[in-house]
Amino acid sequence: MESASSTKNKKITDDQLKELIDKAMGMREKAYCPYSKFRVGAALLTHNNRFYTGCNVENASYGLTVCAERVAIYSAVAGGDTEISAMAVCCDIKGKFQGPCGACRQVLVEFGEDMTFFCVKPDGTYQEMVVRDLMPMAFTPSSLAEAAD
Ligand SMILES: O=c1ccn([C@H]2C[C@H](O)[C@@H](CO)O2)c(=O)[nH]1
Ligand SMILES: [Zn+2]
Repeated sequence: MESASSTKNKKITDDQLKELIDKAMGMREKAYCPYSKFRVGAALLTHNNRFYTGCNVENASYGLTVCAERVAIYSAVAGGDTEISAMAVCCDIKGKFQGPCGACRQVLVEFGEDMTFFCVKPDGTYQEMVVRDLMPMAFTPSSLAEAAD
């Protein structure tokens, strides 16, 4: 199987962006976060125009927590879709925009360094980024091809 990040990104329409942001904001309500009380919702759009969503899921064994971003990505993969155009993430923040955690950045680059990433505030305002800029000098599938003999 070819790695997902070798495919070129696809631009999303204004209507799709609106839907993506609405879904991310809605998913925040589904967060299971009794420990941190920090709700995060994510939505992504695939090249074949399917949406997948996720929320953070915590656990009494804290380290087992999975972020909203990864839940959405793993759901897309399980649905047979690995070509992701864009992701929107909405979390409980009042102040400045917050980017995804390091673990999620690593998972994001696996599925496309040129994927568009929208950080969304609860009021619906957003900041647009590109995954490549979130993860400079990333270790990607192509890094494995650079392995020494
Ligand atoms: O990008 C992020 C950062 C944090 N969280 C979750 C993990 C945990 O449940 C809570 C606090 O870290 O927020 C996410 O879902 N995405
Ligand atoms: Zn994360």
